[in-house]
Amino acid sequence: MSHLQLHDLQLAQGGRTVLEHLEGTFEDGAITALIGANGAGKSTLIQAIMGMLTPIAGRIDCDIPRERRAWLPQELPLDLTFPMSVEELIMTGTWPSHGALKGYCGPHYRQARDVMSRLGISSLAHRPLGELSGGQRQRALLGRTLMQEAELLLLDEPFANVDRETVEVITQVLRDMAANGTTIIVVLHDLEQLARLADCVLVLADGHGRWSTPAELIERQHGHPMPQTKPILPFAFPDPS
Ligand SMILES: Nc1ncnc2c1ncn2[C@@H]1O[C@H](COP(=O)(O)OP(=O)(O)OP(=O)(O)O)[C@@H](O)[C@H]1O
Repeated sequence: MSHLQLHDLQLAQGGRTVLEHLEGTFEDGAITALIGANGAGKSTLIQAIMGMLTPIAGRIDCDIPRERRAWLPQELPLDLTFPMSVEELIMTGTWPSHGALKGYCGPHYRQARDVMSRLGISSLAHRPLGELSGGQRQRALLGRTLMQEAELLLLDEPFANVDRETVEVITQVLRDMAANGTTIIVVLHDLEQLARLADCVLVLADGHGRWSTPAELIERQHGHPMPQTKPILPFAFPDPS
């Protein structure tokens, strides 16, 4: 089953076509890695899927309501001088469906406690965001999407500048979300993380998209089935044929 499909999609930025003839089905509960060189159009596609950019041709079929779509950009969407605690940030995940002004009730606080426990940040509940490490902040931001009960989650380089333990925690949480049916699309550059996390891969290159699998990607990259070291995708490949 799929709640998200691309049909002959063409997207432009500033009047210039960035991607065209993009086709594909994002299976429910699958984690798709989105890869491509700088400027290949990864953010452009994410913006379109989030409904922030209108296609110039083709269409995106997505029957997941806006309030269940979450985006974790790489640039921190937060003013760290704003006096907000981890718990308060996580509670804002209720805003898209519950509204920002209604206040919270008991079940919201219980859910937030569960979310923080899953992410290993319970002891940070009352810590101001400005006092968190990069990894702690990333866990809190992911906690907000759990609170939102996102059915579609897009993440841009969630493992950039985070510690090893946070990588493990985020990987497990994303796997659990996928197992519960969430459609996950994640921009990745690290081949080892891609191999551990992704079920399929959408490669953007030269204005086109090509579907692949982690195994195929690794084989093409190395000429053998599994990576021996921790390679970073150089994006000299693959050709989109
Ligand atoms: N607001 C904009 N106006 C004009 N051109 C834009 C705009 N945003 C992006 N572009 C151009 O669109 C193309 C795709 O950009 P996009 O940000 O989608 O790439 P990306 O794959 O996400 O790159 P990166 O890995 O560097 O984040 C690039 O050539 C970029 O210069």
